[in-house]
Amino acid sequence: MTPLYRPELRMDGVTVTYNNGHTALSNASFHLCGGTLCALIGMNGSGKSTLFKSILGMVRPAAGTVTLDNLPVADALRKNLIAYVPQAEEVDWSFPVLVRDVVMMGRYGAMSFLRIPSARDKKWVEQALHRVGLWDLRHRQIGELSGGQRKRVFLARALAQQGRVMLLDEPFTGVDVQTEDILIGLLRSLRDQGHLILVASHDLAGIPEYCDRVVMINRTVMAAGPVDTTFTRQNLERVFGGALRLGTLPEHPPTALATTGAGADIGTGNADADVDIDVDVDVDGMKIRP
Ligand SMILES: Nc1ncnc2c1ncn2[C@@H]1O[C@H](COP(=O)(O)OP(=O)(O)OP(=O)(O)O)[C@@H](O)[C@H]1O
Repeated sequence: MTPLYRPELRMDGVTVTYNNGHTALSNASFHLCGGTLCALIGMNGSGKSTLFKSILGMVRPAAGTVTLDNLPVADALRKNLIAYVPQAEEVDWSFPVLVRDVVMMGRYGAMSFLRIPSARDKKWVEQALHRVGLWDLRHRQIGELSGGQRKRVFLARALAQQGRVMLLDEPFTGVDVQTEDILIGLLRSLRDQGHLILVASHDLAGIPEYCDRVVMINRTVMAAGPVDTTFTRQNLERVFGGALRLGTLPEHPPTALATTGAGADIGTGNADADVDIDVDVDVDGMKIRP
């Protein structure tokens, strides 16, 4: 049997400064391999979207590199290896386009400039729509969908793209529990097929259940590693900065912060980043106050 291809994503010392002089990420580093479902967590404004944008080539780092399989990430983007599911706010839902056509956009990178879908493109789109349960709504305008259905359209677009790395920005915001379960089930099965899934999320409560690893950021990568050793009270306090009531999370500092093993992640950078705390998360068993 052919071994699964497992992409290897590496961010090394990335600093991003926007035109207004604001440094949103400073010396951020981590390393992730395929077959992983990883949460990217941090407060509002901590740099999660900026980190995604630097992987997607949408911002140019002032320093540092992002590579996939040891090649500059631009190569991987040209080969459509990286799929992106944006935050709902980034999409113009009034744009007159059908669900099916949005999902077909995932195939554009594989088409010629005339963008005439092949039978294979149509097959991927059909499969993706079935996988997210939107086949029956394929002829609907995207503006006529519910919040949960909207999330699923963009997940279907990413599935149709057949990218091996998938970046999802807040995929569970505003979706009901049933939709969240469907999305998590899908992400798990992609992980099991060797994909690398990185999910930016504010929803800390679900992370220990559905993720293998976590990258915690606050203008830099403050901690990264397996969930059971990294998603700890101490690290959450360092990253979120406020008073935490975290139920049964492990007390002791994770060794993963200081050590790396095969396929392990490396968290580095400024732990003293000065960030405006504008988050007030209140989720089952956890309360985080600035
Ligand atoms: N285009 C931009 N120009 C200037 N500053 C920006 C720009 N985009 C983001 N920022 C700033 O960079 C910081 C990081 O923003 P980013 O969107 O990456 O955070 P985030 O963690 O994704 O936040 P949220 O959880 O609210 O989505 C913020 O202080 C933000 O105001």
